[in-house]
Amino acid sequence: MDLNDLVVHMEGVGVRRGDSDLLSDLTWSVELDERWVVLGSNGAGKTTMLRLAAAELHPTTGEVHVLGEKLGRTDVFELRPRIGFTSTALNGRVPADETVRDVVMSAGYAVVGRWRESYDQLDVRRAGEMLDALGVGHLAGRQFGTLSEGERKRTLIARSLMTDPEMLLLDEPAAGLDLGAREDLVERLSVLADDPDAPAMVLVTHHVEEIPPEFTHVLLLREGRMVTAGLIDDTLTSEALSETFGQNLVLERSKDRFFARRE
Ligand SMILES: Nc1ncnc2c1ncn2[C@@H]1O[C@H](COP(=O)(O)OP(=O)(O)OP(=O)(O)O)[C@@H](O)[C@H]1O
Repeated sequence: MDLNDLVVHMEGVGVRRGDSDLLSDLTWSVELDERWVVLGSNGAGKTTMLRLAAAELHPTTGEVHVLGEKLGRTDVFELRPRIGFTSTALNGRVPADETVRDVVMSAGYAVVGRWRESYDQLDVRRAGEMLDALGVGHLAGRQFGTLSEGERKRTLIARSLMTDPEMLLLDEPAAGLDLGAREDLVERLSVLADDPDAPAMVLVTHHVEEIPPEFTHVLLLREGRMVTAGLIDDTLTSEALSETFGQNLVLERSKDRFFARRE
């Protein structure tokens, strides 16, 4: 396959910091219509992997291609607006008194070349559409600091979609949510994943319960190395999960959701 057709392509990638290998010999590709889940325990290297895909980090060894551009040979500042990236770290950087609408719209300010006035009107409309899609349109006028954790997460996902990215990267979007908020988010992400116009997606999580039904692929990571990767239906098994988390786990499937427990 032509590398230009791949949203992400990593070839023999390693990331080293001091004496530690955060990632080793990782080869992985994402196509435009794929929705990936990356699973692994604390410290497995999931966030490091996502930051490579977000063009926020360069590999120590190997090659990373993002949206057809090779990292190290491209201007990452031109690449980043084409990528939607949301993580808990971003949550803490948003000023509490900013309105929800502004939080979403400000993602678009990196997109230049439109006449200011029409730009604003278009942005207001698009921000509203993105918030509606995530079920938080009614909160557009509220201050971000007054939102619940689940509402904040959904606002930040709406923000990451604002620039119409070609790839959406979600780092533990359901962390810290209560059961209802988690279920709600999983459902929203499933609807988004099912939309043929939605960007390619990569979702990082520790929990199989958080895999949205419409996601297609899974990559399992342990101590910086890939355990296995492929279609969820073929790849996500009790054995693979046990190897990834280093304990005997039983994976159960109920309709289109997964559950795991120790044997
Ligand atoms: N700059 C650094 N120097 C040394 N070690 C680092 C550095 N950055 C990250 N690490 C280590 O690399 C490992 C992988 O980190 P990473 O954040 O990618 O893991 P993760 O799978 O996302 O973990 P978690 O699920 O806990 O968020 C961790 O052990 C972390 O402590």
